[in-house]
This record gives sequence, structure tokens and C-alpha cells, in this order.
Amino acid sequence: MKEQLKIVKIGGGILDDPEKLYQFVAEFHRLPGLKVLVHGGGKGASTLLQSLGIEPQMVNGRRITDAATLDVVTMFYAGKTNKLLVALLQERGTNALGLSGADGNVLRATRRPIGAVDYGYVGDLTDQSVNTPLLQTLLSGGLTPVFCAITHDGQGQLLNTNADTIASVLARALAPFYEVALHFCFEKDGVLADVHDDSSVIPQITLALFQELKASGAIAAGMLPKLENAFAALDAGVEKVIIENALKINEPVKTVLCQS
Ligand SMILES: Nc1ncnc2c1ncn2[C@@H]1O[C@H](COP(=O)(O)OP(=O)(O)O)[C@@H](O)[C@H]1O
Ligand SMILES: CC(=O)N[C@@H](CCC(=O)OP(=O)(O)O)C(=O)O
Repeated sequence: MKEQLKIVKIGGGILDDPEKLYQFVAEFHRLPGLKVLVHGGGKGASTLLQSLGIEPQMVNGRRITDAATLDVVTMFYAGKTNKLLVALLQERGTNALGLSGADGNVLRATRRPIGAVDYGYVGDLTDQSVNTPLLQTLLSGGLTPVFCAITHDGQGQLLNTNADTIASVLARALAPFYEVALHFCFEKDGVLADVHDDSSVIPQITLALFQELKASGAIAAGMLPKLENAFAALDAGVEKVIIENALKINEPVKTVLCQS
């Protein structure tokens, strides 16, 4: 029997609000068993970039990352955000270890080739990108890895990688070794049938229903890459994929993804 592992991803909406972040950390600490945390922080990074006179540019939910933007997001994600989360988890008694992809070569990416769009210093991952033996060692040693959205290419170049993608790739790469549950957590209670009605949570979503809701426009914006990453993980053998409220991870309200 494989041991259970929870991979939890939180995004900018929660990280930006100190009270919500504090509550989330308490809930995450309460989750039993082995766990990994992946955090974004895109919203706060955009605010910081603007305050520095750099206009944020997003295409299809991905940030165009020039050299100046890479400097800022590295400081913000791998520095302030990652270290604050680790400190808050340590305060609770979870022995967290903050990681960028370069640390222990835990996530090696490839710079996205220039196509119709030049994304700059953005890294793409494959299932082979993950140093799974290192993660197994850390988990069996009682540590909780905390990943930020910064990866590297093995040639000295840091890269910016979408945090939903990092969570999905980690889940896929670790699925042969653990019974993985992948939790995408944000500020809504799950995938909503009507984005303006917080009570319209869809308890179970199939790929067919996702395509329908996408075509009708009911699922839009940041939810699209999240669900695409979520279905990719389910397809690759991840046991369970859940979309839920970061403050309610120990409660039953949520959207569970199913193959059919
Ligand atoms: N059907 C939907 N259900 C829930 N959220 C939706 C839906 N369609 C669009 N959204 C929007 O997607 C956002 C989540 O995506 P995003 O902001 O990228 O999350 P995060 O930064 O947490 O990764 C929600 O805050 C919501 O405004
Ligand atoms: C390449 C790319 O788009 N990187 C993301 C990484 C952070 C992220 O994913 O943050 P959220 O999860 O809070 O959206 C960005 O810089 O916005």
C-alpha cells in the first residue's frame, strides 16, 4: 500500500491577505499525513512590479517575464513569500523547508521556446523535471517542502513557472510512489456554475462538463489553466484532484474532479 501524500497549492488571493494566510496556515498544519505546499503570489507580484514602474504583462494566464521582472518575482516569490510561509508554518510546529527549483535541483525546467509570444524567462516542466528521490528523502525525514514559482534550467538561469503547473507536475511525478491527492486552493468554495454566485459549487466535474462550461463562458480567466492542469494530473494517474477554498481544506465543501 502506498502512503498518502497531499499536495496543496495556494494562489495570490490568499497570500495577499495576512488574515486569510494566517488562517490557511492553521488549516494546513491540521492536515494529517505527508504534505507538500506550492504557492504562487502572482497578484502581489503584479502590485509590486507596478509600484516599481514595471507594467505587468500576462498572456493566457502566464506572465511575460523580462530580466527586470524576473529579478522582482525571484525576490518576491523565492524570498519574501516563501520565507514568510515557512516561518508561519514553523510557528505552528510544521517543519517546513522552503525550496525554489534550483535548491537540490528539485525542479529543472526548460526555457519556453519563442513562438507566437516571447514569454522571456519562463520555464516549462515535464514529469522528468522533478528530483523525486530528494523529495522522498525530505518527506520521510518529517519535512514539509514549500515550493515557490521559481525554477532553474541547470545552466545558471532562474526561470518563472506558473505555480498551478508546478503543483500538477509534482503530483504526476510523485504518483508512482505515493497515493497523491492534489488540492488547488483559492478563495472560492470550488468550481462555480455561476461565478457570481458563491453557493453554486459543482460537487463533481468531468472533463465533458468542464468543456461545456468553458464553451459557455461559465469558467473563465485563472480558472482555465487551473482546470487544465488539474485534468492533466488526473489523466496521469494522480489519485484525487480537488478544487476548494483554502480556508476550508478540512471541510467537505469542494469540487472533486472525475474522469467520466
Ligand atoms: N466558474 C468559476 N468558478 C470559480 N472561479 C472562477 C470561475 N470562473 C472564473 N473564476 C475566477 O478564477 C479565479 C481563480 O483563478 P486565479 O485568480 O488564477 O487563482 P489563483 O491565483 O488562486 O491561482 C477566481 O478568483 C474567480 O474569480
Ligand atoms: C510564468 C508565470 O505566469 N508565473 C506566475 C507564477 C506565480 C503564480 O503562478 O501565482 P498564482 O498562483 O498566485 O497565480 C506569475 O509570475 O504570475
